[in-house]
Amino acid sequence: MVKQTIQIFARVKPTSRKQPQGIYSIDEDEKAISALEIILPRDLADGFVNNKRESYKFKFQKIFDQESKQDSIFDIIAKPVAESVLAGYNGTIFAYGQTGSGKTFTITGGAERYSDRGIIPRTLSYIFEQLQKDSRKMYTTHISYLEIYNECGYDLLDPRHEASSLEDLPKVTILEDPDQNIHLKNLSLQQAATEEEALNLLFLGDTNRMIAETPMNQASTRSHCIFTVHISSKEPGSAIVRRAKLHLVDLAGSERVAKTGVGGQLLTEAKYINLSLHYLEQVIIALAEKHRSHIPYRNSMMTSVLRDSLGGNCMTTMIATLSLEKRNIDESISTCRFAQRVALIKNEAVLNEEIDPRLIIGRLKKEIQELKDELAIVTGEQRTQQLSQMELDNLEEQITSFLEDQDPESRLELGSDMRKIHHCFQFLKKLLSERKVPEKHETKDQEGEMPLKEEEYRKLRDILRQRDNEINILVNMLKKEKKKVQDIYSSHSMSRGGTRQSLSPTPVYGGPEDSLKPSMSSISKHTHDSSNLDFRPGFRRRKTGKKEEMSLGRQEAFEIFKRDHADSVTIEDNKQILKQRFSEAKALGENINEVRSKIGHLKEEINQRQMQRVALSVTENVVENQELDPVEEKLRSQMEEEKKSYKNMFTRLKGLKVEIEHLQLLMEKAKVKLKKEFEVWWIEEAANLQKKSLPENSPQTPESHQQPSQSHLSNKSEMTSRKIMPSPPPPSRTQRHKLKNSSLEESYPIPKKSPPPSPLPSKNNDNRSDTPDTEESDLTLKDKVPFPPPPSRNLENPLNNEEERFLGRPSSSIPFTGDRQTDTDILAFVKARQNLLQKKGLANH
Ligand SMILES: Nc1ncnc2c1ncn2[C@@H]1O[C@H](COP(=O)(O)OP(=O)(O)OP(=O)(O)O)[C@@H](O)[C@H]1O
Repeated sequence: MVKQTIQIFARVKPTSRKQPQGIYSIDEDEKAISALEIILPRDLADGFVNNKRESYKFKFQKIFDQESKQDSIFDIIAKPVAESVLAGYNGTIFAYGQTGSGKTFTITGGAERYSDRGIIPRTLSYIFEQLQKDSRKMYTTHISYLEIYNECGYDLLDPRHEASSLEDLPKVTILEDPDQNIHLKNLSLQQAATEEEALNLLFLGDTNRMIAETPMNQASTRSHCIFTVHISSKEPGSAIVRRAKLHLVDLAGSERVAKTGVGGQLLTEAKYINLSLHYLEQVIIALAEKHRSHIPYRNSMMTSVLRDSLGGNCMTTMIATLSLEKRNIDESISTCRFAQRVALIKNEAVLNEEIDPRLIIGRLKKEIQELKDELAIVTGEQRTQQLSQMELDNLEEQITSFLEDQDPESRLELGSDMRKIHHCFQFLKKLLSERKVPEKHETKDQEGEMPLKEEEYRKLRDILRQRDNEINILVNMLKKEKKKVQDIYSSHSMSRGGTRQSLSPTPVYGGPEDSLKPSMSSISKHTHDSSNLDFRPGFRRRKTGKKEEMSLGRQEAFEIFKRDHADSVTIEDNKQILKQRFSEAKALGENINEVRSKIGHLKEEINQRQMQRVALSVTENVVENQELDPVEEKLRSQMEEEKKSYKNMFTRLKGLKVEIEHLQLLMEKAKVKLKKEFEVWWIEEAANLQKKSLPENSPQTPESHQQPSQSHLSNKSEMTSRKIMPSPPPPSRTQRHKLKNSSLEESYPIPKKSPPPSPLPSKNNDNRSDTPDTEESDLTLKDKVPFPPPPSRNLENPLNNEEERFLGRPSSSIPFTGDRQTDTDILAFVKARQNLLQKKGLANH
C-alpha cells in the first residue's frame, strides 16, 4: 500500500499582453517545494483603490511558469503517475482552473503544433512504449471517454459516429453495487492494442465532443471530461491479474457565476457546473477533516466517478491552471486556495490484484477429474458403457501422436478409465502386427536391390506423414488468408466512398522490427495528397454521411470561408510539415533498406572469411589459428556501426510515424471544426436571408420560417432553403456572448478574420487595415468570389427580374452556372456577404 497526499502542481498560462510587473512571483528555494506569491495590485476592481496591497502565498510541489513546455509537464507530472499505473496502482491527473486558463491545453494539448501535445497523447505514447518493452507480462489496454454535462454522462466513444448533438450520444448512468462500487452503464470500453489505436480513440472522442457541442453548450468550457486508460496485466501461466485505471480529467471552468455575467440557459448550466464543482469542494473539505466519516461523493456524478481518486485507492495529482492576468487575480487566488485544500487529502493506493476466475475454474476442473480418476481406481468402480466412436477416434489420435512424438519424456494420459487402457493395448497390438507384415515378405525387388529395411521404411513413412501434415496446414493457412483478404476487400469496397486505405500487403521497408510495415505502406500511399485524411476508420463513416452533400454554390462558399479562416494558416503549415515528414520517412525507409542490405553483405563476408579459415586449417592440416583475424575484426566493427545506425534510423522512423499520425489527426480535427463553423455561419446567413425575403407585413412567427412558400424565392430555392435549414436555429447568442466575454473567446478560438471576409478596404475599421487582409481587401466582390465564367447569353437566367431586384444587384454582375440550385446558393451566399458588409457599414463601397 502506498500512502500519499494528493500532489498539487500549478501552471501559469502565458499571457498575450505584457503584464505589469509584480503580479506574482515564484520562489523555488523552499526545500524542493515551490511557493507562488500573488500580489494584489493597488488599483484592483474598477478604479477602486486597494490600499492594503495584500499578498497571498501558496505552496505547490512545483510551479510551472509561462515558459514551461508540454514535455516538461509530462516528464514531471504525468510520467510518475503513468509509471505507478503500469505497476498496478490507480492514477488520476486532473486540471482545475477558470475558463481559458489552459486546462484542455495541459490535458489534451493544443490543436496546432505537434509539440503542443498534452498529457493524454504523451502518456499513451509512454504507456505503449513501456508495454512493448516488457515481454514478461501480457497486457490488455482499454479506453473510455466520458463527458459530464449538466449532471448527465455521455459516452464520447460511441462507435456509431453519428452524434450531431450531445443528446445523440449514449447516456451514461451510474450504478452502485452492494459493495458500493461504482459502475458506469453505457460507457463503452474500447480495446486499444497500439498507441495508434488509442490515439484514434482520443481523437474520435474529441471530435464527438466538438461535433456535439452546440452554440449553447461550449463543451470544453462547461463540461467535465474524463479520459480513462484501463490496463490489465498478467504473467503467463499465472492466475493473478492486475488491473489499474488512469483517469485524465479536464474539469469545467471553475469561475464563479457572478463573474461570467450569464443568464437563461447559460445560467442554468453555470449553476450545474458550479454545483458539481461545489460538491467536489465539499468532498475535499470533508476528506480534509480528520474524523469525518461521511463523505458526500454521491451528490454529483463527477464526484461519484472520481470517488477512488479522492481519498481512496489512487495516486492523484492536481494541476491548478492559472491565468495570472490582472482581471483574473481573484479567480487565480480561489484556484490556489482550492489546491491547498486538495493537498491535505491522503490517498491509500493498493495494488489492484485479483485472481482470474476462468483460470481458477479450469484448474479446479482438472483437479476434480484427476481426483475422480483416482477414486475410480481406488474404489474399483468400473465403467461399463462402451466407448463411443468419437471417443475411440480421439483415443487413437492421441496414441498416434504419442508414438510420433520424439520427446522421450512425453506421456500418454489415459486416466484411470480401464476401457481406454484396454483399447490402447489393442490398438498398439494392431499397429505392431501391421508393421510386421512387410518383414515377413521381405524379398528382392525387380532391380535386384535389397528391399528397404523396416527401420528406413518407418522413417520414410514418418517423413511422408509429416510432409502431409505440413501441406495440410499450409493449405488451411492459405485458405484462411484468402478469406481474410476477400473479407477485408469486400468490407472496404462497401464502406469506401473515397477511401484510399491501402489494402496491399506489400511490405515497404521490411526488416526485423516490421510492426511498422502496414502503417508505413499507408503513409507512402498518402504522400501524394497529405490533405486527404479519409483513411481513419473512425472518421470515414462521417465522411459518407449526409452532411457531406454540398451543392456547388455552398461548396464555393465553403472554399472561401476556409481560405479566409484564421485556422487555414495552421492547416496549411501542418500540411507542409506533414509533407516534409512524409518525405523524411520515405528517405529514411530507403536508407534503412540500404543499411540492412549492407549488414547482410557484411554478415556474408564474415561467414566466408570464417569458412576460409576453417578450410585452410583442414587442407594445410594446421591447428586453426585462435587469434582474431584483423580483417574479420574490421568487418565486425563495420557491421556494429551499421547496426547502430540502423537502430537510430528505425527509432527516428517510429517517432516520425507517431508524429505523422498525430498531425493527420490534428488536421482532421481542424477540418471538422472548420466545417462546423461554416455550417453555423451558413445556417445563420440563410435564415437571415429567408427572413428578409418574407413580405414586410407578414408576421415573423417561427412557423413562417419553415414555410418558405411565402417567400420570393422560386420553388426550387424553397427546397434548397429547406434542405439547408430543416429548422432554423435562433441566432447564435453564444457567439455574441463569446465575443463579449474575452475569457471565453480565448478558450474557443473564433476565426480572427470573421468569415466571410470583408472584401472591401475599410476606412472606418482601423483594426482590420493592419491585418494581412489589406492586400485582399483591394479586390472587388466579383474578383474575390471564384465564380465560374458567365454563361452564354442564350442561357436562361434562373431568376426572374423581381428576384434580381429583390436581391439588389445588377443582373449582369454575377455570372451563373445555369444550374438553378447552384445559382440560388450563389445568390444566397452573395446576399449573405452583402448583409455582413452592411452590418459593417461597408455596403456602399
Ligand atoms: N501553456 C500554454 N501555452 C500556450 N497556449 C496556451 C497555454 N495554455 C493555454 N493556452 C491557449 O489558451 C487558450 C485557452 O486554453 P484552454 O482551452 O486549454 O483553456 P481551458 O482552461 O481548457 O478552458 P475551458 O474551461 O474553456 O475548457 C487556448 O487557445 C490554448 O491554446
